[in-house]
Amino acid sequence: VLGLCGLSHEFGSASDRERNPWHVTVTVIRPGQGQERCQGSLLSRYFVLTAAHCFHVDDQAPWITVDVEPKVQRKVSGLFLHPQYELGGRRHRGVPEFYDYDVALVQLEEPLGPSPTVRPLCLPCTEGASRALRLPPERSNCAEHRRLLLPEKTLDAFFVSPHGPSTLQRRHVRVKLGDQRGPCNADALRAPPYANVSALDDVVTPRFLCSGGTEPRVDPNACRGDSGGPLIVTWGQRHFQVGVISWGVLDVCGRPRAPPHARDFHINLFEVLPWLRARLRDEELGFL
Ligand SMILES: CO[C@H]1CCN(Cc2c(C)cc(C)c3[nH]ccc23)[C@H](CO)C1
Repeated sequence: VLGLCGLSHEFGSASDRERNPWHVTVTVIRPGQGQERCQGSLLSRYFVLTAAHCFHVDDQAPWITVDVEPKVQRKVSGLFLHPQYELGGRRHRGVPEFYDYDVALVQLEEPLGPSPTVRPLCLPCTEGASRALRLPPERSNCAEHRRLLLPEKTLDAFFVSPHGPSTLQRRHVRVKLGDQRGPCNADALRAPPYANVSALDDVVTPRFLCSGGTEPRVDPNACRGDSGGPLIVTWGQRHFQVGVISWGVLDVCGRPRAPPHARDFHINLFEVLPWLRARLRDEELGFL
């Protein structure tokens, strides 16, 4: 077994990798078509979770590499996009890009970790997450994980942005749940490409978590290059992945003050568990 998920070294002199040992970068180099870069997270020895929109439907595993540490590049043996992901699926409804189910699993050729700089994040609804939450057997179930990690009220979380070739910066955001969920979701239609969309439900589905904006404090925004990275909740000394960075209303990267309607949308992992369970079945994660 992989040992302890979601454990990181937080002491002062810890390196960025020791603080975020699950963080990976996924690169797709399409022959003759340039390259694409996304972020991702290590969930087990063989699997990385990222966003489906980082790939094209005809991308091949040999075109993909996973950078675990600056000089450690790993080959990929498999690519699994969520079966319900279809970027062009709602064009007929005026939605040029539809990000529902925007998640993908990348399988590594060789297993990874664990080491002080390579370790998986805790995936909710697994035995490892129950241990990390220190739950007694009678409370070791998926509903309890969701109640603890994703309560229906504004939630402190963070994502990680690569800041230069070998530095990772944590960006603390608040996921707007409960009564702040509606106003956060509503700003989705402020995205210029969604100007002609008639119903909010055509763009924002139950799979999304919403962050960003300026209330109760200014949240940093995810850049396009942050796509696929994990949205992380901390419980004690352990870290849990609750979302995958999918899309944002405005590409405000680097701009100092984003407008209040600059929101970011993340795929809620509790909403794609059947797919995760099926694909990660042989990874000994002990799904509940
Ligand atoms: C259909 O277009 C709308 C949705 C996609 N947005 C692009 C985008 C993606 C793809 C991913 C992440 C992480 C982003 N963070 C900020 C913008 C942004 C554009 C705006 O640029 C608006």
